[in-house]
Amino acid sequence: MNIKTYNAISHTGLDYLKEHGYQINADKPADGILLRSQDLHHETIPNSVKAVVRAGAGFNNIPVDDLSKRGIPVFNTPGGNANAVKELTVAALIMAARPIIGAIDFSKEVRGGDVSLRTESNKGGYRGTELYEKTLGVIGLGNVGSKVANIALSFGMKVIGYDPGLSANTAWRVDRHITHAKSVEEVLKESDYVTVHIPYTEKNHHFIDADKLAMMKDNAALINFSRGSIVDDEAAVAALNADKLRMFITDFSNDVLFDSDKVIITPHIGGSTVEAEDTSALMAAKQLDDYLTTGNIVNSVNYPDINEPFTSKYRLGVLHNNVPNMIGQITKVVGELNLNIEELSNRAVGDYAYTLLALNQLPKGQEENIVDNLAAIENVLNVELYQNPDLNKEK
Ligand SMILES: NC(=O)C1=CN([C@@H]2O[C@H](COP(=O)(O)OP(=O)(O)OC[C@H]3O[C@@H](n4cnc5c(N)ncnc54)[C@H](O)[C@@H]3O)[C@@H](O)[C@H]2O)C=CC1
Ligand SMILES: O=C(O)CCC(=O)C(=O)O
Repeated sequence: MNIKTYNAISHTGLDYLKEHGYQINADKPADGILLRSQDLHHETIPNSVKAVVRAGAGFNNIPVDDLSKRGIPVFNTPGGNANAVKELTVAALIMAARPIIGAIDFSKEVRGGDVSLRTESNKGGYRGTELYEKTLGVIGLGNVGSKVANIALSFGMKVIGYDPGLSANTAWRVDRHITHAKSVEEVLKESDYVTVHIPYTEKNHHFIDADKLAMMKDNAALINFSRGSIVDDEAAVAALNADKLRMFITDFSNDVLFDSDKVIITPHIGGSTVEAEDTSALMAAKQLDDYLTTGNIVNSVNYPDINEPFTSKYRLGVLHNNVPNMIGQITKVVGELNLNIEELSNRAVGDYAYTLLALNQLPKGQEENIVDNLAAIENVLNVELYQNPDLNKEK
C-alpha cells in the first residue's frame, strides 16, 4: 500500500510504515494520507484514500465533514505532543512575568568598557514579577490544558480551569486543587494569566473576542498556543494599546500583531520537539496501519472507535450513516450470500456509525459480491474487506 505524506513527518512513523510493507509517496494512488499542518481543505483527496491521519492534536486543517460523508475515517494523535506544548506554555508564562527578551537584548547592547558596571546600574528596567500566588486561568482542560494547570500548581499559583466538555477520561488527570469554574467569565475576571487550550471549531472562532478581553482583569496576560483564530488578534491589539491587556503571547503569526511591543509571537512551534514529533508520528503510523490492515479504528475524530483482536479469517468494515435499521440490512446481505457472521460490532458517534463483521468463510469470487452488495445499501458510505494474513496463508 502507498501512503502520501505532507510536512516533515518524523522517521519513527515513516520507518514503522516501511517496516510494515508500505511505500511512502510512491508514484501510484495513495491508500492513506499522513500529515501535520498542511491545509487539505483545497486539495482533491482521491477515491483511493481510505484514511487520513493527523500526526498531532488539531485537525481543523482537514475537511472532516466531506471525508465523513465519503466514509473515510480521520484520525489524530491525542496527547502525543501535549507535554511539548505544556513546556512552551510554561516558558510563555515566565516570559509574561519577567522581561527576559528585553533583558537579553540589553545585555548584548552594553558590550565594551566596564560591562558589569553598566549592566548593574541599568538593570532596574528589567525587573519582573513572580508567578507565585498569582492566578492562572486555563480554558480547556484536555491533554494540554490539564498538564499546564497541574504544573502551575507547583509554581504556587492558584489555578482555575474551565472546560464544560471535560470527559470522564480526562477529568481524573486534573489535580483536585484546581478550581473548576462554571463559566468562562469567572476565569477571565479572576485570572492574572489566561491560557487557552481548546480546538479550533466554528463555535470557537474568536472565542476570546473584545467582550471577553473586556472582562479580563486589568493588566492580565493572555497566552494562545491553540490556534490563531481562537483569539481575535485585532481585539487583543486594541486591548494592549488601551493598556487593558499587559501582554499577549501567541504561537500564531498575524500581520496585525507585528507592531506591538507587548506581543511575543512564536511560529507555531508548540508541538515542535524531537520527542513530540516522534511520539505523534509513531502513534499516527500505528493507527493508520491498524485501520488499513484490520479495520480497527483508534482515535478517530469522525467515526467511533472499535478496537478488537482480528481472530477471524476475514473482516468487513462498513462505514455508514447513524440511522435506524442498518444492522438488519447489513446482516441480511451477508445472509443472502449464505455466509455466517462470527462476530459483529457496531458503534455510533454523532451522525456516523461503524459496523465491523468477522467471517471465517468467504469463497473465492464472493469478495467483490459482498462488498458491492453492502455498498449498495442506502446510507452505507464505504465498505472495506480485510483478510487476516495469519489465517489465510494457504490462499
Ligand atoms: N501550538 C501547537 O503546536 C499545538 C497546538 N495544539 C492546539 O491545542 C488544542 C488543544 O490540544 P489538546 O489539549 O491536545 O486537545 P484535547 O482535545 O485533549 O483538549 C481540548 C479540550 O478543550 C475543551 N474545549 C473545547 N471547546 C471549549 C470551550 N469553548 N471552552 C472550554 N473548553 C473547551 C474540550 O472539552 C477538551 O477537553 C488543539 O486542538 C490544537 O488546536 C495542540 C498541540 C500543538
Ligand atoms: O507541529 C505540528 O505539527 C503542529 C502541532 C499542532 O498544532 C497540533 O498538534 O495541533
